[in-house]
Amino acid sequence: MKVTIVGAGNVGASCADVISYRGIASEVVILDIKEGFAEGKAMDLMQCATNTGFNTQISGVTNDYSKTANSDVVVITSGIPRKPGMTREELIGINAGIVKSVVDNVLVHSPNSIIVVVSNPMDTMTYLALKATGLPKNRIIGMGGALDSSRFRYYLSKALDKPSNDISAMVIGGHGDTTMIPLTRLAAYNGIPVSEFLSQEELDKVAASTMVGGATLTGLLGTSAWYAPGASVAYLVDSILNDQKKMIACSVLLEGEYGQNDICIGVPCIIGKNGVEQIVEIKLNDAEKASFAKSADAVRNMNADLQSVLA
Ligand SMILES: NC(=O)c1ccc[n+]([C@@H]2O[C@H](COP(=O)([O-])OP(=O)(O)OC[C@H]3O[C@@H](n4cnc5c(N)ncnc54)[C@H](O)[C@@H]3O)[C@@H](O)[C@H]2O)c1
Ligand SMILES: O=C(O)C[C@H](O)C(=O)O
Repeated sequence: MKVTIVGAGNVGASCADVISYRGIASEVVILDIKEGFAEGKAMDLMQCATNTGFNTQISGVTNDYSKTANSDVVVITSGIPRKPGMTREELIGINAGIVKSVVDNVLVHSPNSIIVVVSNPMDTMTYLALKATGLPKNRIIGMGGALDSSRFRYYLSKALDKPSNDISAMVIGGHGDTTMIPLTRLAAYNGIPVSEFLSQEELDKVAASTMVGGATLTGLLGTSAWYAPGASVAYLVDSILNDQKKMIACSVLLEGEYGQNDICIGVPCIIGKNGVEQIVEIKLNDAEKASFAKSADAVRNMNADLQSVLA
């Protein structure tokens, strides 16, 4: 199985690292526009093989899409990350042009690939990729919910003082500081609602920390995070390539689900060899429905800014 990662920066390289280390794909091609950069990242990663014991073949190329031919999955991590104090939405001006040119190039050589969009603002870039390519909605998947949900589980694990892997929890809605919806009502510690252990005030604090999880890291690191994003992309790619049918919150085109149309936004999806195999419609309570509608309005407003790049 072959995976191409466009953008050999922090997230792209971290994703290649996890994919190879965990043997998720037999071949990974990393492509970047910066001369020699992807080649260097690929060489450095391949020199891990003997000490970590993987067999994935990783290669790097400078803007040569012919080397990406016949990829099963293409991950788009090209584009600028935010700096402290910025929102993800502020990246649209530069990243929209990059994502549009990348999807056009990718499809020339891998017409049957499933595309995973990571570049921010991710929901808007996913919508752009879908509209620019005209691909069926199951083949364009925005990664954000997997990361936000893992951050939610991290903050719950800290509040509960229990291991993250004993906690199940999901974030839906937009991948933005104010648009994420951590579903605290449905979060559970080994099957028991977390509300049995945490007060409403503690749960609200966890939800608030989750929503600004990316901004917190950007403030600490000076650029946005990469280890958890890379691992979250690899988790999603694993479910596609190995047809695991995991339920993962992903940004996908809604056509009536959750009362929304013509936007890409995070909802629970079954992810398998065909990409998005099912959108799972869970029953939200009135407050969650209102939050989802508000989040969708904000995500929809951003799509209006794509007119010039889609023209
Ligand atoms: N969806 C998410 O959950 C999530 C998580 C983390 C980061 N991100 C986003 O992912 C993107 C990448 O973040 P990063 O930290 O890896 O940034 P980075 O700056 O480390 O890497 C980006 C890479 O893209 C390359 N690039 C730029 N234009 C290109 C083009 N036209 N073709 C090929 N490569 C090109 C750059 O040369 C650079 O190496 C950002 O937009 C960031 O906001 C999203
Ligand atoms: O915070 C960011 O800008 C990057 C990414 O979307 C994240 O959540 O880590």
